[in-house]
Amino acid sequence: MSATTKFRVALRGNALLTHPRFNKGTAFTTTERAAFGIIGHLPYKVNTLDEQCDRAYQQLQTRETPILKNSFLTSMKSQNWVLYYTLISRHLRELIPIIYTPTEADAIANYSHLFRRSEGLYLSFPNEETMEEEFLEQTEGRDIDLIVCSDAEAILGIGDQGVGISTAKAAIYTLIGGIDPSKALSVTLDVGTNNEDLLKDPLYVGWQEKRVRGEGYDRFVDKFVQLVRKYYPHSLLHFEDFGVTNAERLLELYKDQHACFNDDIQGTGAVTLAAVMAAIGVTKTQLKDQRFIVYGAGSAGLGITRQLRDGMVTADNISAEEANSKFYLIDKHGLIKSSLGEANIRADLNDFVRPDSEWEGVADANGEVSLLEVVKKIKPTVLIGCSTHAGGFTKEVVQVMAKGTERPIILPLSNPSRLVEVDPKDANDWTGGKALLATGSPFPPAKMPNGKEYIIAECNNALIYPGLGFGAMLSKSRTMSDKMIIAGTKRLASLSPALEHPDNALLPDFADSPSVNFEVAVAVAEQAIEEGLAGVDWKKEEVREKAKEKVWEPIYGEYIYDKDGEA
Ligand SMILES: NC(=O)C1=CN([C@@H]2O[C@H](COP(=O)(O)OP(=O)(O)OC[C@H]3O[C@@H](n4cnc5c(N)ncnc54)[C@H](O)[C@@H]3O)[C@@H](O)[C@H]2O)C=CC1
Ligand SMILES: CC(=O)C(=O)O
Ligand SMILES: [Mg+2]
Repeated sequence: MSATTKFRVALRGNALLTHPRFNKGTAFTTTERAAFGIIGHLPYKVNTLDEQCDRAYQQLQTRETPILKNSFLTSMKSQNWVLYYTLISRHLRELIPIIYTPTEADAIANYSHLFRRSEGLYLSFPNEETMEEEFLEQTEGRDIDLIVCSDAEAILGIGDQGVGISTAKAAIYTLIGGIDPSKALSVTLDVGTNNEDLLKDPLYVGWQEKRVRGEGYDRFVDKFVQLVRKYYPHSLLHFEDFGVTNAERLLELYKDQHACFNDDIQGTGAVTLAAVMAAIGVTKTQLKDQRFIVYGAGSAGLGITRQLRDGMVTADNISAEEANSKFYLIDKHGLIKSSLGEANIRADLNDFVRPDSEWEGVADANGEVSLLEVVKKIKPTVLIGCSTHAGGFTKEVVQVMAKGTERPIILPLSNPSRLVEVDPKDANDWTGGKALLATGSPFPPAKMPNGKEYIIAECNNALIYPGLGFGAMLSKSRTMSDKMIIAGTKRLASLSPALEHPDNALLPDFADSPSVNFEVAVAVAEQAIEEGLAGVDWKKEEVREKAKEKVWEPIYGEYIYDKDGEA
């Protein structure tokens, strides 16, 4: 969209001023005010978008805490999309932590108490019968490219919240990925909650019953997915923060039917592979030379392990079996090894179960092997945390690791910040500045022994999923293939500042995330065309230009009243 884009709009008066897509507030021109019957609805002065941004930023600064800023911005999003996205784009590094992790975790945990206005589509289990009507009510006549859904069972690291997250993830798609917000739909699949606090809370706004499991859950989710397939066959369906028992299962079930993407599995896997590729560029080693510990074998742990494994098979030309042997997964019962038994090992982890014979004499009285023991024995080169266990990487763990490898690669990825497995400042200090670090939420730089600042890269799936999604949507791909994800990952890794100097951050700064994700999108769409998966008839060489045309920018267009126009 450009400044001269003209829109034929059918809304008048309050209907126009309360529509976040079309509302310009005091930026409506005098001609528009007359044409849309809003002269008397607005104070006299016509403001520019710059002036509106300055005012909004000043107002934001009067909100003293991150959660108050988050509420202010949430309200602004429901009033005026152009202003909201412009304001945040101008202060990206400052405001992403407000609308995303870590602050969004608190906003979601307090969703029912902060609730002012609904956003997106709420599909609640008791209304299953009328799901199609509700879906159509919200979507009819809309051209939707992206659907972000969540059943909110495993929100960030804060567990079951009943409702939340999909709106924040959708906003990131627009901010960083350039997706037109009018083409995105965020969906809450409310199947109850097992969070006892929410079940007791008189203000809870969701369906206040225990989570539906089994056949009823599958039927409900399937009904939703089939509606997506029926009405928006070319859309991308993004799954976010589903519980570990459903995340991988649903992806497997639907990935061949529709372009589906599980962010916690695939997005996290991709961004972590990019961070590790950057780190081994510093250590001048290959993926197959690494010994990986993945601490927390849930959705993110599985996705990271598989993506690293697949990356290794492709880059280093070794067998999947050999690549699998480089991984040591640790969960609540310690190392995932055969004697834990089927009850404690999900089937999707089977490739990575260590044989008990390796651990004779190391296990404790319960037969469990702790993180520290694994670190001592295998001398890992890479330690990844996605456990939600705050402080799980103790000083001893980090220091023992640092004895066994010259530049320990330590990625404590749990969100929000308070759940990080180790504060990167501590990991830096305990290793004398040798650790190569990245975290899931933003952290301040650490000090290297030479006095230089070491920028802690934010290894968060938001650095890549908007680009992966945009690439899939742009190319109208029928599926999000593994090769498309690898192509995006390699492009991200190629943009790592650490390639220029080993003391630089492992991944690009979030302030650069829009251009980084644009590059990712181009790589993904090119790959979709190469694989014959794209639903467009252009050539790879045209992708960049097509992508530029498709990027949504928050700019006010010029409105012309037309009773048959958009509404
Ligand atoms: N940086 C990023 O981009 C991302 C970060 N994450 C973070 O990773 C964490 C996990 O997320 P999911 O995998 O979606 O959750 P999940 O619930 O699927 O997995 C967590 C796993 O950690 C295990 N765990 C819990 N306590 C543990 C302990 N003391 N020791 C070892 N394992 C333990 C659980 O049993 C579970 O298997 C969350 O904090 C989430 O915010 C998730 C996705 C992306
Ligand atoms: C970043 C993200 O997806 C998570 O923490 O769950
Ligand atoms: Mg997530």
